[in-house]
Amino acid sequence: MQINNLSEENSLLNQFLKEIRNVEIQQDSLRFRRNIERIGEIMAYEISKRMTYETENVKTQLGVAPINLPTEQVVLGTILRAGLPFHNGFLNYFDHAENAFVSAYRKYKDALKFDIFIEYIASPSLDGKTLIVTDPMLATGSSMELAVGALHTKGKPAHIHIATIIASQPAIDYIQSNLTADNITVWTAAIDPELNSHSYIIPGLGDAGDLAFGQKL
Ligand SMILES: O=P(O)(O)OC[C@H]1O[C@H](OP(=O)(O)OP(=O)(O)O)[C@H](O)[C@@H]1O
Ligand SMILES: O=c1cc[nH]c(=O)[nH]1
Ligand SMILES: [Mg+2]
Repeated sequence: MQINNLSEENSLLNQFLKEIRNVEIQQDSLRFRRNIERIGEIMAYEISKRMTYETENVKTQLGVAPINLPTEQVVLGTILRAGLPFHNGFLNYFDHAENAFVSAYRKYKDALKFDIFIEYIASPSLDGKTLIVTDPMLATGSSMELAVGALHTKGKPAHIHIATIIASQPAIDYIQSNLTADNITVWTAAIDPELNSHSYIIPGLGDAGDLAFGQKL
């Protein structure tokens, strides 16, 4: 499995990453959502460079210009809630894509232990398509593993891109051991070293869903 960590190369993405991590700036939820969306736009562009292309001719007012265009049929899948602004960023660029939505939430048994529940899935057929599953946080990696499993009930994609913003190193290890198909590529903007006892990413950014949409009961 190939892991692409975009912060290994310096780019403007680091400015947006700084703002979603910063404990003061991140309190502006409009800016938080927009920064997540902007990172989605950048990541969509990076992923597009790895796709297959075919040359088409475009008729201008004065002649014909050849242009290479992506041929892959893209489905953008996201994990509710925190995935929504990230998904939107991808959709701004892959504007012809189909869309899939999966719900996943942590149901706490006590202060530390939780199970992850998937209750909702809305997806087109994925057979032969390029599936990009977006979620800004890969903490333990379990929500992503379950979401990819749930999406597999809707067909067999030709390729799966897992796109995240902050992944923990334990989540990267977990995904590598539990999603072993050879057609999966991971994209992240940062890999943080560890999780705390509540399985939050350290240093991470806090709770992405709450910062984007407010606290839930
Ligand atoms: O890798 P994991 O340990 O599974 O954790 C990551 C999950 O946690 C967050 O969602 P959360 O459960 O907070 O739901 P929310 O988006 O509704 O806030 C995040 O968006 C991931 O889906
Ligand atoms: O660090 C984490 C872990 C799970 N969900 C988040 O939003 N952040
Ligand atoms: Mg949350």
